[in-house]
Amino acid sequence: MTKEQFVVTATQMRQIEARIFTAGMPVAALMEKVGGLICQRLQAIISPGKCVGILVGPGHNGGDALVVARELHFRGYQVWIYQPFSKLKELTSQHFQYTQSLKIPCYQEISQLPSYDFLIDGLFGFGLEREITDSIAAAVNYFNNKNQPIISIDIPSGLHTDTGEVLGTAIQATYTFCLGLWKQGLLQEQALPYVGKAELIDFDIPLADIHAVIGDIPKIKRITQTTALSTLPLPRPLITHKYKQGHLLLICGSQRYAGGAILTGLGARASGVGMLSIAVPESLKMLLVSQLPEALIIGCPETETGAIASVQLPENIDLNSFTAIACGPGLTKDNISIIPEITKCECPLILDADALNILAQIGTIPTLKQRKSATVLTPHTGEFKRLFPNIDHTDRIKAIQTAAQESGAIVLLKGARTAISNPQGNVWINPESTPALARGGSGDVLTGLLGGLLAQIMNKEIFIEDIVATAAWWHSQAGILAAQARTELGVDAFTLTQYLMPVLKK
Ligand SMILES: NC(=O)C1=CN([C@@H]2O[C@H](COP(=O)(O)OP(=O)(O)OC[C@H]3O[C@@H](n4cnc5c(N)ncnc54)[C@H](O)[C@@H]3O)[C@@H](O)[C@H]2O)[C@@H](O)CC1
Ligand SMILES: Nc1ncnc2c1ncn2[C@@H]1O[C@H](COP(=O)(O)OP(=O)(O)O)[C@@H](O)[C@H]1O
Ligand SMILES: [K+]
Repeated sequence: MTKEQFVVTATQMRQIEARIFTAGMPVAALMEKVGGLICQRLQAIISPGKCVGILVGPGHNGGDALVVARELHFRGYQVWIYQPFSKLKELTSQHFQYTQSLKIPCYQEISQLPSYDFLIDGLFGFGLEREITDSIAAAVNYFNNKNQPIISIDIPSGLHTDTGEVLGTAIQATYTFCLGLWKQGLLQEQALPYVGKAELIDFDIPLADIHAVIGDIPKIKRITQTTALSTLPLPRPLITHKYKQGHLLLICGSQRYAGGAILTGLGARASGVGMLSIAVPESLKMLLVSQLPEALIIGCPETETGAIASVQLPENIDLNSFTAIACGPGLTKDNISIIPEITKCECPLILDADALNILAQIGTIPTLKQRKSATVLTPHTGEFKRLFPNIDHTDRIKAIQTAAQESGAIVLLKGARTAISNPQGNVWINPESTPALARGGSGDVLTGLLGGLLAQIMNKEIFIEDIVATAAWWHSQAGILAAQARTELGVDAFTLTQYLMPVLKK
């Protein structure tokens, strides 16, 4: 595993840090090293001579900031310090004293502060233990309103290190330099407006210390390009045939939502799945054939309202003929009987969109535990709340862990920071995406893509959860690539499907 994959809580980081110090690394030496690394990165961002304000807190986050202040001062930047605290930790206090002997200007009142080009936020790191209040809260709000770039050390001050919640108020950073290991809070959706562009400053924490604290197999992992690409493209033997490369059945679409079926089909197409079958209401059959000529389109009997009345498969085929089934996009809730039928299948099953809404309506979540094969639920926040009304979703990571455990399913919670949990509580977080994807139909593309990938992994030594994570990564990378080429406004769901292949070619 690479350092980029690990995710830690404040408690775990403290334990890892304690091991390093106990082993003999002097605290001051580590702070010096970290400060130096931060400084190197800053010099790449801030041109020489610029004016840099440094916000210094009472703990070691403030200590880091003071090392940075001293180094930038010697490198020719115009530096000032804002340090409003009466009591500093010992090491922080020593660094502060030295900056004062260097005559670096220091202020305690925001009304006295000079102007600046950049701000370094070293108020609080993972030691924040309660809400920011009073004059410090006022200062944080003052700096946020200045609209000058802010670089946060470790985590934007005011964010809860684990949940990403705002404790009182928080710095809205332009960049966050996370120290050593990714803090869980930075990967939580609610932290997003505060984090800016986040990067990891690796200060060489020994792997043995990380594993000693978080275990051999970490509970929470960040999805990276390396992990995703390790399962992509799915390797194909030279001698094979279409049915050996997976057979996916999509059950989707209605007269009301015909496009959902097409988009799901196009997502599946990009996965390279060997054989694609799509069950749609009979009246949609020709439309689907014209859009996806390679797929076997199964026209099903319809309800009066144009939804699938029952999944009628061709002769000699039943639900167990497929290596994966994905059901839901564009389905409508007109025929709820379809879901209990489908969940009986013995292959991996993805339930999305209206399949989830039906599941919530008929209360069949507990029955999923009896399924012989994996179930993947892919709700967005609204669907999640309907499915699991009793789960508090303030901490999305905890929420999906509970949901996965309760349902026995793999739960992929969609959003700006899509997160996945399996029933054992192992979590994968997709750390990069684009709001360009917040658009009707882009979830349908994900369902098709995921279905196609899942269908192909039988007899391969790939865990289902890893391929679910890969699908989330691939989908959002396609969105990012499409947004780069076409702006954030140019990523309609059909266009998104066109950018899936280029992600892999890149
Ligand atoms: N993880 C590591 O191994 C390293 C951590 N370092 C830095 O150390 C930081 C953690 O240092 P600390 O544990 O000293 O914690 P912090 O610097 O985050 O802050 C803790 C201090 O703030 C006070 N405090 C907490 N909440 C407050 C509030 N709402 N209002 C006012 N005061 C409040 C506490 O009483 C304590 O004095 C990291 O974030 C990082 O910047 C680096 O120095 C080097 C290596
Ligand atoms: N703000 C955002 N940033 C990044 N990705 C987003 C954002 N909002 C939505 N997405 C992604 O877009 C997709 C939307 O899916 P969904 O809500 O099911 O839409 P639909 O049902 O219209 O297809 C999901 O993959 C989700 O993760
Ligand atoms: K900070």
